[in-house]
Amino acid sequence: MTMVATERAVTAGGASAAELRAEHLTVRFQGLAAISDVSLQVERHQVFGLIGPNGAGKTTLVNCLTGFQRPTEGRVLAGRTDTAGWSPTEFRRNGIARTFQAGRLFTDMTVVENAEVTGVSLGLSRRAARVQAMELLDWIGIADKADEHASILAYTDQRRLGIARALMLSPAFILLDEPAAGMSDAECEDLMVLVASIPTTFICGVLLIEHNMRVVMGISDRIHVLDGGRTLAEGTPGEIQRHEAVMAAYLGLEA
Ligand SMILES: Nc1ncnc2c1ncn2[C@@H]1O[C@H](COP(=O)(O)OP(=O)(O)OP(=O)(O)O)[C@@H](O)[C@H]1O
Repeated sequence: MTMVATERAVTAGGASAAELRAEHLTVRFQGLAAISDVSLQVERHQVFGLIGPNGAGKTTLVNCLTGFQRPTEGRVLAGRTDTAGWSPTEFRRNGIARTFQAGRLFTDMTVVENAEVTGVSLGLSRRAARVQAMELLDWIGIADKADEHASILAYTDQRRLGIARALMLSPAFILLDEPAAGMSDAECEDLMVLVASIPTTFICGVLLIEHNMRVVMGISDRIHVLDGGRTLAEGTPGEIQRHEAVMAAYLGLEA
């Protein structure tokens, strides 16, 4: 896999930023702040956990970091480059990939075509895209379903395919919005072993939104906690677990 990852890094070209940074981001919807003055930095060798109760602003923040939402205030930097005005496609071309809570798959295509089409749209030949797509399906454990229609995939496999697709063309960062939602404990454990390996296998930083505290504490290098759109805390898993305000925000959620 290391050799394959290196080859991809060469083809990816633009995916070279060492960090993805949010600086003082605020997003208001009709005057209501979904996030307020949030700053964080994801590094390329890290799994960076983003947690917070429902409605805390996690998806809004990820939308800003991938071009799906323009911040009302603040800015997003890819390395030293200000991303102001970039479309989602420009984020993708510059090595910032994401998955969605709902799969957003092409249901009239096969599983492998779903991954392949991302590679082709970003400039790979069909053949090269097929090779990468198959490698990624194999890595994430659904290669045996490559020729099935995406529409008949189990929900949990749709989520796996979403990750494989986002990893096409070796992004520098991948933002995963609740990748294990709906999975059993065993499936979740298996997926998280893979997610934890992404920084070293693909030289790709991971921002992980995940509600399962055990998982997020287990694989994150750093964790940022949002509550009501504001930063409540940031630190190592150990620091977050000892943080009184964080534990108070979660009281009852993990019972
Ligand atoms: N397009 C929008 N228009 C208006 N309000 C929005 C919009 N998107 C999000 N919000 C509001 O912004 C706040 C933050 O929502 P967001 O989805 O970012 O939270 P979240 O932490 O991802 O929640 P969850 O864990 O439930 O997915 C919520 O109050 C939500 O209702």
